[in-house]
Amino acid sequence: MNNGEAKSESLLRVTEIEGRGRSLVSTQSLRAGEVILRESPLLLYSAFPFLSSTSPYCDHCFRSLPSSPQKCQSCSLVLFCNPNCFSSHSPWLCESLRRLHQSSSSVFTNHDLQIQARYLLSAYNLAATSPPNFQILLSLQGNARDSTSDSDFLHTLLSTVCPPLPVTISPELTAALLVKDKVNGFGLMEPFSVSKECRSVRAYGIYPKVSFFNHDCLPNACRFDYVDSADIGNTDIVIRMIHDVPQGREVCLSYFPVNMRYLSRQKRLFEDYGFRCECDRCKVESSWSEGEEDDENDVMDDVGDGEEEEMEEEEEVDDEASFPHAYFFVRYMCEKENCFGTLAPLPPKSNDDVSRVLECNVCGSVKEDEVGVSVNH
Ligand SMILES: C[S@@+](CC[C@H](N)C(=O)[O-])C[C@H]1O[C@@H](n2cnc3c(N)ncnc32)[C@H](O)[C@@H]1O
Repeated sequence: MNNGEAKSESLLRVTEIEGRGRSLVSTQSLRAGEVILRESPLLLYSAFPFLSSTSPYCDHCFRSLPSSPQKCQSCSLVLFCNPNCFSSHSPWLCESLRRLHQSSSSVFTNHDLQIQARYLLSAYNLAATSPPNFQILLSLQGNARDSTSDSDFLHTLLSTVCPPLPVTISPELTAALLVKDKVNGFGLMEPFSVSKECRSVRAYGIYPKVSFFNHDCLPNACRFDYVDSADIGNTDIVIRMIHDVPQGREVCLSYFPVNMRYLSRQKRLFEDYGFRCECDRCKVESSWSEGEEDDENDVMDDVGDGEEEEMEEEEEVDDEASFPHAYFFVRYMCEKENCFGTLAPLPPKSNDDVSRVLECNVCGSVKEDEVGVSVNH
């Protein structure tokens, strides 16, 4: 694996772009498949509600647990795959979980709140164990404009239960921390299965440099993770170029599956990330949106085989000029049922090589690139 973290210092620079905040721009031309960043998480937390279900994943490395996992006897809420992972369990977090378990298991039944509490405990734990990393978390995008009732509830609950911290956690700080997670958090997914329409998240992580990537509905890079790999750094996130870009171009990810429809994308970006997207694709698709259902899970049909799909495409898009990004769907969207992943070439083996094998960032399947020509978009 390329050492993307070291390389990223020279491949990307952080720059402020009006209306977009901090943005990552290429300092040299970047090639299809190139790993431009590899980063370890600042914090990671389980996506399982800890008071009402048992996670099948190790609470440190998030690989599947062995048949005899190691349970923390003190808080009795976390399981680890081996003593090494267990050693990461901090005394502050253990004591907080133990007290939370004792005090609130009967009243604290809402799953989403339990997961948010997991995140807040991980964030507070960072303040206890690594103040510099807590400062990095605080420097990421996301401010508490209005604290919600959930945020107030969680703040009151946790501040009553948790042992003291080296910093004062105000209700506003708790609210800001929750927004930072919403805006910057990445899900590490459970293994892909064709039979499951929705792939569940096993853990959420915050990656500080990756948090500087802005969104584009036609991204030029995408993220990969390899949580089940036996290698060290299995929870790292890897950002790889989908296609070539010239020097000076902003590198963007899509914050969700690329085939979501226009209105759903706009709604999600506004509600979760606080902006209206004005990317090239949105400019084109804003004129298609009449009659489109405003459904959060609404995704475009794959552009490909199938009479129904072609009919729908004909209805909405009468010629190629009104669908200039068709190439993206044909070339870079995974064709596997229920996958909705994005394809990127495997990393080039040498300076002048571009792999003709594309890998899906969701199901991991690989396919030969039928177009096979590297172009600047
Ligand atoms: C993960 S952060 C990206 C880095 C961020 N720009 C910063 O200054 O830290 C997500 C936030 O960036 C901004 N953003 C991302 N993509 C954008 C876009 N296409 N247009 C405008 N703002 C965008 C929004 O404020 C969003 O909540």
